[in-house]
Amino acid sequence: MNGILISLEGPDGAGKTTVLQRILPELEKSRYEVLATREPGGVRVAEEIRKIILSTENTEIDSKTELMLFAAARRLHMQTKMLPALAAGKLVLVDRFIDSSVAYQGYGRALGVEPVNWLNEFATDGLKPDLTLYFDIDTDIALERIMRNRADELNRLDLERAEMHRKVRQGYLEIVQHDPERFVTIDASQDIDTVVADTLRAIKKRFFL
Ligand SMILES: Nc1ncnc2c1ncn2[C@@H]1O[C@H](COP(=O)(O)OP(=O)(O)O)[C@@H](O)[C@H]1O
Ligand SMILES: Cc1cn([C@H]2C[C@H](O)[C@@H](COP(=O)(O)OP(=O)(O)O)O2)c(=O)[nH]c1=O
Repeated sequence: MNGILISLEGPDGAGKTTVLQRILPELEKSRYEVLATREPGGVRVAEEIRKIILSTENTEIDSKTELMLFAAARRLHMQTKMLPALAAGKLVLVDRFIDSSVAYQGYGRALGVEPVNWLNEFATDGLKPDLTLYFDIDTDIALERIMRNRADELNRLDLERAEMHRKVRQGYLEIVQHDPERFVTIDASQDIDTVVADTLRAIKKRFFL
């Protein structure tokens, strides 16, 4: 496997999806063929699982069920899309990956880090990103962005109480602290042009693009 795997992580509303779209044209100028994808989803059946997980109607999904649905979607997406792209030498950018489960289900849902790490390992056979960009933002600013800009498309997790979102951010901060080599923290509260520039700089520096 000689491609590069970069994951984008952070609380809802941090700006990951917006930044990803903005950096793609620049990365496509590099020597790498680029694949941008997302979790949960990225391939047909995983997108079906995504709909089940995120539907605001599915209130009976408990935390453990939710964790395992994310893991199932992750494995399928990895096996059928990410690994072939990495084997072909591509630069793969994934909007959320293993750390989202640790932050949201491990910390946010309080299932604990250990079972989530174990399930991640089982689902991915231990695949880890070469670099993880963590978009850090104050919970209130992130929630305000979502309410201001995306209020008409809120999903089941967006609707969780602010308390859960605070735990998610705290979780991310702890995850980053435990694995400083893999992570670069981006200050996502800055204006979008600055966030995009910081992100590109971090990627180019790490991989000499
Ligand atoms: N740096 C920024 N400053 C202000 N608003 C932003 C910034 N980045 C993204 N947004 C807006 O905030 C909302 C959430 O961004 P999004 O990219 O969907 O975040 P995420 O994918 O991390 O949940 C979007 O409406 C987007 O236009
Ligand atoms: C991949 C993954 C996502 N999630 C959550 C994070 C988001 O709230 C939601 C995905 O919805 P999405 O709309 O893609 O959120 P965002 O634009 O913020 O990335 O699923 C988990 O709780 N666990 C996971 O393992």
